Amino acid sequence: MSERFSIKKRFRSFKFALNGIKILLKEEHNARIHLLAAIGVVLAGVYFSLSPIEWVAVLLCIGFVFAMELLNSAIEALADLVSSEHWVLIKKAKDMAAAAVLVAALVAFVVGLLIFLPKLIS
Ligand SMILES: Nc1ncnc2c1ncn2[C@@H]1O[C@H](COP(=O)(O)OP(=O)(O)OP(=O)(O)O)[C@@H](O)[C@H]1O
Repeated sequence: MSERFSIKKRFRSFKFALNGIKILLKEEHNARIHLLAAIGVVLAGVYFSLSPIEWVAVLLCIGFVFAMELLNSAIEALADLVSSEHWVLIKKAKDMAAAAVLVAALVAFVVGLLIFLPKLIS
C-alpha cells in the first residue's frame, strides 16, 4: 500500500539530499574546483550582464556538471562497497561514471566559450 503524504518526511528527504551535496564538497576535491569555477562564472555573468537565455545556458551547465559529479560519487561509493579487489566491471562502471562528468564539463566549457569569448573579445 502507498504511504501517506507527510511534509515531515519530505523535509527529511530534502535534508538527506543536502547531506549528499555536503559529502560531495567535503570528499571530492574535483567538486570543490568545479564549485569555485561555478562561482567565477556566475560573477563573470553578472559583470557581463548576461541575457536571460545566456543565464539559462550557464545555470543549466553548472547544474549538469554538479548532478553528474553527484552521480559519479554515488557510483564510486557503491563500487567501493561491492569490493576493494580489482574487478573489470568495477573499473568499467567507475570509468564510465567519470566519463559522464568529463562530458558534462566539456559541454559546460564549450557553452562558456560560446557565451563569454565574444564578450571578452569585444
Ligand atoms: N575495485 C576496483 N576494480 C577495478 N578498477 C578499479 C577499482 N577501483 C578503482 N579502479 C580503477 O582504477 C582507476 C583509479 O581509480 P580511483 O578511484 O583511485 O581514481 P580516481 O578516479 O582518479 O579517483 P578520484 O577521482 O576519487 O581522485 C580508475 O580507472 C578506476 O576505474
